[in-house]
Amino acid sequence: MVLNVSHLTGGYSLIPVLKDLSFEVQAGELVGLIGLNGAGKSTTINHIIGLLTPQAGEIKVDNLLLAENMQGYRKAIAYIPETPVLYPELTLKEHIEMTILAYELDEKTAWEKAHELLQLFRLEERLDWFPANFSKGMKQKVMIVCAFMLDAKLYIIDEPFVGLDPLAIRDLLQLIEQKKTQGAAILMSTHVLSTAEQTCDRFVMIDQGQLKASGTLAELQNEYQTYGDNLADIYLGLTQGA
Ligand SMILES: Nc1ncnc2c1ncn2[C@@H]1O[C@H](COP(=O)(O)OP(=O)(O)OP(=O)(O)O)[C@@H](O)[C@H]1O
Repeated sequence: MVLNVSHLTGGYSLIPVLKDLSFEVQAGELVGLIGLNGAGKSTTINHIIGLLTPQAGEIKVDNLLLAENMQGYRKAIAYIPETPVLYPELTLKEHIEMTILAYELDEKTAWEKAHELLQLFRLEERLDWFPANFSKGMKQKVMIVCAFMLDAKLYIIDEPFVGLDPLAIRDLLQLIEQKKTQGAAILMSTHVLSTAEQTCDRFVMIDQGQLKASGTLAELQNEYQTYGDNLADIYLGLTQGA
């Protein structure tokens, strides 16, 4: 098990946003984290990446607890946020160098991977550019390059499909597939349920901070056939009692 969220209760203050949330992501698996606005997806992710501390329950990544092995836990995770977070004073090249330093990567191997990714996302000629000169999608691509240079055990990708062009979406999905084949676990939060339905192996559906359902599309279709066949109908049925 690469990610194990167990009875997680937590949020931003003493009033919990997440209530007794449990789910897992295994090696080689892409799991879609599905929920309406405000359901608690980002809060869940913020707990997993260690920005928030659980009020109850625990989170293990690669069998490590953040409190017991902060460095090991953090190094096991590659995170691509919904809104790109780049340093305005660093060039693209310096962002890559910083990733190499932070994750203690072998410089030669890491740069080889970086060049492949930069080429894929057509950023090869922009190594000396600063974030201020990048479009939103280009900033997202920089985050993708820095994350996919790593050999992380767990990839957390927050809403990747908004802001990327169709070519970049296709390339990202191929990268995800490669990482899965190499044994990485991937948790992806998205509202684009048609793409999630086609690409994810399993789904974790949350509503008001609680787990509503989880399983493969076939399992969900089987269990909630009264709501419909596709992921969107099932989710809406589950949350609104259609
Ligand atoms: N920084 C914060 N401080 C206090 N409450 C917050 C904060 N961020 C989010 N919340 C609350 O936590 C709840 C869950 O929000 P969260 O951002 O996790 O939802 P989400 O599922 O990611 O939504 P969206 O699809 O809109 O991104 C909401 O009620 C929200 O108001």
